[in-house]
Amino acid sequence: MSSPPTPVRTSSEASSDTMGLSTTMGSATSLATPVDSAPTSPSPSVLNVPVQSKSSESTSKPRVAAQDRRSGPSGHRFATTCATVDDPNHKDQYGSSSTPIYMSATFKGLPGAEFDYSRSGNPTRSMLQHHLCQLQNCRYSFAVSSGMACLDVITRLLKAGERIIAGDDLYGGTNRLLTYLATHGDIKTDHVDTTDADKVQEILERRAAESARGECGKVKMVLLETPTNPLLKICDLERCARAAKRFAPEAIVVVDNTMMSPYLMRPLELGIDVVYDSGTKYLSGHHDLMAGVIACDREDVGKQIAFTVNSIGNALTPMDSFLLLRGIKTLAVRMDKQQTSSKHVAQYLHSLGFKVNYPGLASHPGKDIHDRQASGPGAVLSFETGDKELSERIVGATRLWGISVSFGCVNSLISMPCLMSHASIDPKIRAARRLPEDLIRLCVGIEDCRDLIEDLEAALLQAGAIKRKSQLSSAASTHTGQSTAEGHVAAAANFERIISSEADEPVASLNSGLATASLETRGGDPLQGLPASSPADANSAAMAAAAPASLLVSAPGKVILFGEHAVVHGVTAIAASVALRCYAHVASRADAKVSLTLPDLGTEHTWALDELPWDLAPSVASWRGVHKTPETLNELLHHALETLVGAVAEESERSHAASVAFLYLYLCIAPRSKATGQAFVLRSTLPIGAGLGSSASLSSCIASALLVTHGRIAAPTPGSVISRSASDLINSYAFLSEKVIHGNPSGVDNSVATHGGALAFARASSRTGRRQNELRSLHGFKSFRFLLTDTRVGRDTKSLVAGVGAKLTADPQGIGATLTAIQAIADDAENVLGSSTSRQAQLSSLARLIDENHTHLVSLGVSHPALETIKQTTAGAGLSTKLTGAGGGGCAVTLVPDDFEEIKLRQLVSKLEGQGFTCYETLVGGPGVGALSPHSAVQSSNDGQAAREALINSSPEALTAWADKAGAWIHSDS
Ligand SMILES: Nc1ncnc2c1ncn2[C@@H]1O[C@H](COP(=O)(O)OP(=O)(O)OP(=O)(O)O)[C@@H](O)[C@H]1O
Ligand SMILES: C[C@@](O)(CCO)CC(=O)[O-]
Repeated sequence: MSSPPTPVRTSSEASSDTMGLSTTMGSATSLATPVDSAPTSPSPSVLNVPVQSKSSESTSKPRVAAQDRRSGPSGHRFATTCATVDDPNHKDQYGSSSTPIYMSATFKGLPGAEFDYSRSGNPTRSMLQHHLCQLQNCRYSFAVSSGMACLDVITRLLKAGERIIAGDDLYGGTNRLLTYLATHGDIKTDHVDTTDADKVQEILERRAAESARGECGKVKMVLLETPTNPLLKICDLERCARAAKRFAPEAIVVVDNTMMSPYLMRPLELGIDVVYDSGTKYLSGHHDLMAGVIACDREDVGKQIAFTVNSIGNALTPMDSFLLLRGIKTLAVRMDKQQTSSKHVAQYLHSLGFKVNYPGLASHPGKDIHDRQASGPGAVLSFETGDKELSERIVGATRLWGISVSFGCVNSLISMPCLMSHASIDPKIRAARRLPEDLIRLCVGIEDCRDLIEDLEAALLQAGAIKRKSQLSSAASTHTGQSTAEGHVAAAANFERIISSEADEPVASLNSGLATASLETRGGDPLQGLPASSPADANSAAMAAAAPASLLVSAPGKVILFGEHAVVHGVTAIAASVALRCYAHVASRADAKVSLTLPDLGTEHTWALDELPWDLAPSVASWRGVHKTPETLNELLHHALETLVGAVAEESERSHAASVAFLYLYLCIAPRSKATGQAFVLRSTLPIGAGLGSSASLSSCIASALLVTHGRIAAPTPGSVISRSASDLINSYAFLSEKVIHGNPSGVDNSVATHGGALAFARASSRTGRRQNELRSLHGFKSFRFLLTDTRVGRDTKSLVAGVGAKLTADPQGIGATLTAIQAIADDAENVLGSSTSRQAQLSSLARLIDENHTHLVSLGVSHPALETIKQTTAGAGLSTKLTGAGGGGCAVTLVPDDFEEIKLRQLVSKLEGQGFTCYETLVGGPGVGALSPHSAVQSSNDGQAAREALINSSPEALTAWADKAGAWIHSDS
């Protein structure tokens, strides 16, 4: 960098005005303002060169290619203007090729000189502003300290009580400032979808009428952005500006043009009043400065902005002005390269089947409008994976793409807006504005595009978002030898997307350890209604056609013998099914409604199919192939359903959670195109929320009822079994429903409810390094007798699990040691059960382990005085007891040795019941999920109406007895 030359003084330099305001330029129209004609009132801080004035006929001109755009008084093409920094009225005295940096706060001289104080005017900044006027074909340009500073300056044009209309897909910082203005300045913003010009017109019209009636302040600003960040939606600037001029003629229409830069779009030419850019992005291009630039052509507005910038003192520093000026010289050349690469990257991701948001893709819904107002799609794109955790893995796995907020840099960047640039927006608002939590934003730089695609591909593979197609098909066209970016895009054909939200691998491993493809569980592509194209698809289509209209299913509850809570953190749990079960009945409805009856909770919901948020349901476009289920909850869908359920009825938290879980699975499984009316009844003979897995049992019932009636798994036939792959699929969905109800389930409860029997279960966990879930069937368990005692103390599994999680975070060593001890207990128990030692030795070992495990649960803080009372009472009878399930109340489990006298057991039960508890003697290890045979009398008569009535009206005992006699049950094969 050259040392700052002595500032030049020319005869054209005007003297400072008496108010200390901008003296940089003299009048708005001529730089060569003579000293004696210098303005005495605040003058705009603009370059007063006679730039080519904005022509009115340019308003609706078709966009010319960016390279062909002419700008500046010389009428050169844009790239030439970018590189040619020249202000004839500020010639350097030494003829320096680069603009000198005037690192001077003050300037000596007579009052009225052009420069006196750098806040008001600085020659380096003046040069920059002059250059910006040339590029944007405008008379007023201001360089300030950041993009947000631009908005701060512009919004100061408004007074308290006036209103703003802005988009609903805005940069988080913009959103934050608008919220601040509403709370601190009584300047309220209506957020509307500005990508729908009708909506903009509607709100303008409504506010105009309301303000005429004195019900609200006038709309004084319409703030637009296109393409929006990060969803790349397109706003029709000309239509919105026209609507604003018609219904709010006093409003200034403002555009944030950062995504495009003046190279690709010049909104002033489209009838916009004020444009601003974050200069930190494309204008500078190197992420080595912060700046914002404002452009306008209206004298009234220009003067006010000049006044504001000078008054608040946020004009750009000389050093940053120099850097920005230097960056702008290469704007066109950088943008061309970045945009070309972006097109390839977008095409690459698109061809892998991701939902890509980029106006350069033919499929982009706003492409026509965008092409009319801009001359290129730019270099920012975003895509969705369907799974937030998958997105995090992808972002984390890239090497060349820097994880960073912001964009416009020569280096490529990757980010997750919901965690980064848009994190300041309340998650609920993000959800309401349909900003996908899994969205990944890519800001393409100037690197070799082949390297960028290769790096992205490696990350997608590593994260499990794509997989290589079979060797046979990919061998023909591997990357080797691909020497062009187009070649790299074409080579995407070697890969196929693993739909992350329906990922087979994690889900299959999560709940079964199996990743099986089964004809019985092939999903076809039900939502898309695509024609069956393979034998498997034909099979699934046949299954869908044969799906029964009515069905009764059931699944057992569970008792955890060892390892509850610890299992959430990767420790093995030993659990078994109990005889108490949940039931689900489904029948068709004649109308286009889905109803849900929860007799245990006294709730009934009915939703019209049309009112369900189908657009948020996970895409099943790739359900042809190995069956897949979403692994992680889609927060948007979850939130939308919470709102939908909450809006319909005031109900208990229990019923709310169950209803949301039901709808969540409904929207994941039922095909939109073929959804018809259905009536569901869900019923439990298990005590609810007592630690016996009622939520998992219910979840398993919902999943199986939906999967069978929507043709995703084969309908039960007499003499058949529910195959392992079908029960794996049920289990995967049951786990999702568990997530809705219970936050962070380990998966043990739904695995027992679905597969039945007794099992050792350990989930994949970074704490233990276990990469896949493990599930082992345990034999020899069935013969043990247990007494379950319900404290009848209500508690919430979700918060108990969260409490242990918090303890582990606060004290990883102490709680880690407890978890290790519980793992040792589970290992011992598994060994004891599998050993050939005497029955007596087995029983006494199990009793000791039960006591030990309870002690650890106490130290995890999940016991309850009522549980301790039960423990004492049973210890009085010589028996070992521990809490089971989440604790905090709920149930205790007592091991009853074979030789424990019946009379003593009766006495113990009556003592416990005398203490206010409820006892259940139960056998463990019974079958998992089951469906009543279609040939049973109840099932075949009257669309299963009898079953529906039994579920609604019977007592738990009567329901169990009725179900046992209702007909043959077809159970899982597990
Ligand atoms: N019959 C039912 N009707 C409606 N909702 C039910 C029913 N059974 C269970 N649920 C849902 O499951 C929730 C209970 O789940 P929670 O995990 O708290 O207890 P649990 O599954 O019985 O015990 P644990 O998880 O400790 O084994 C209820 O709040 C409700 O949302
Ligand atoms: C407390 C817990 O371990 C068992 C709840 O039945 C939670 C879980 O494993 O999901």
